[in-house]
Amino acid sequence: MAANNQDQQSQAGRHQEVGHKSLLQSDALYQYILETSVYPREPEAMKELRELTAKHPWNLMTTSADEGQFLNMLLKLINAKNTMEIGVYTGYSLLATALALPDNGKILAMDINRENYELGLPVIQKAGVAHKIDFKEGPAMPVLDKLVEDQKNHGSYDFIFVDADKDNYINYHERLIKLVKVGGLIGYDNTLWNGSVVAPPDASLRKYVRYYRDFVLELNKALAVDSRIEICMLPVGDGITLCRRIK
Ligand SMILES: C[S@@+](CC[C@H](N)C(=O)[O-])C[C@H]1O[C@@H](n2cnc3c(N)ncnc32)[C@H](O)[C@@H]1O
Repeated sequence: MAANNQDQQSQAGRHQEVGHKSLLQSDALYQYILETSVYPREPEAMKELRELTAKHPWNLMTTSADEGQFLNMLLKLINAKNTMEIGVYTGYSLLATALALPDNGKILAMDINRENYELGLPVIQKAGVAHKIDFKEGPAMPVLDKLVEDQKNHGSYDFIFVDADKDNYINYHERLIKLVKVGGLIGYDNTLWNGSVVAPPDASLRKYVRYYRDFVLELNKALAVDSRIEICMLPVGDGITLCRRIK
């Protein structure tokens, strides 16, 4: 047990050094996944957006290509039509979603920063999927509160992807659980938070990693005991927890 703990702690330490967002044990293995099954199948528009985003100073925020592929497949598997995304940045996960939805599919996309969204928008437009997106600039919470006020929005979303301010996920959850349909999915991103969820208290974490860590830990605990959902935490990207509403 102690050895296991030590292992976990040293692994958490090691991941602080890893530049990419994968939680896998070796860079080579992650590269293998990307080169063997992700990049060869990545739609041209997603490749263009990924390369454009790589030049942006905040590029570490972007959803990884393997997670984009996962989201795209998941949305097709559940036949998603009406979706929501909180946290757009330049739009990589948004494009993965838009490409997966049918032509009359919808994405309510929210971000406090329009400029970054507009950086990726020409690529999304060129891909012919911009008409599926309703982008709202500003904090997500007031938009969610407004949606919740109107009973007709309850249970109307097939899929909701949350990739924004981690200190609010737990507050978003109480709103989103009403908005997602029974049988629908909410995906919370970064639930392994750079591996820091198992870092020892004295670990030297980057400031923002340390700040959000406790919120992520609190969310993970809350989701694990929430009887309204079934959950599955996947070590894809920085960790994504899928919540399937069951009541
Ligand atoms: C990790 S990035 C999103 C990455 C994006 N999903 C992608 O595929 O590139 C987080 C985003 O959340 C946005 N954000 C932060 N606080 C927010 C809030 N209160 N409401 C909406 N968006 C917010 C940030 O502006 C940032 O663009």
